[in-house]
Amino acid sequence: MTACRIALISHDKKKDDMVALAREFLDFLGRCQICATGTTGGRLQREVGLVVESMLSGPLGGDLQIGARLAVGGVDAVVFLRDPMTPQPHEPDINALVRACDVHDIPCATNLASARLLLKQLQSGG
Ligand SMILES: O=C(CO)COP(=O)(O)O
Repeated sequence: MTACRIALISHDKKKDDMVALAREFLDFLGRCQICATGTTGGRLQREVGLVVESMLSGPLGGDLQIGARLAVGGVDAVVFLRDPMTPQPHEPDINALVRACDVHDIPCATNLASARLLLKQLQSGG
């Protein structure tokens, strides 16, 4: 049974953190339905062994695809490890996704510490 529908997204300098986070929560995430932006999803599949529905890469519209799914009720939680130190060419798409989370009241963790809190809560059934 699917525990939760979770979107996993990470900027390049945060991808190692995302892989480590996914390993840490592998038992739980393995029971979830996971979607991810393209490059993040590829690494999670290859390096962690998670089954992931990979969307387009973020700069090519992946954030928007996830935002669109979320807007129609298809995502329960988002872990989006953003890189606050590097300008992103698709900043408007990133803002649109985070805004969609706020509009639809979907939990969105944008750093490792909050991601751990969110995943712990979800895995305990909350
Ligand atoms: O850019 C991203 C999110 O804004 C992430 O996209 P990738 O996972 O394809 O690198």
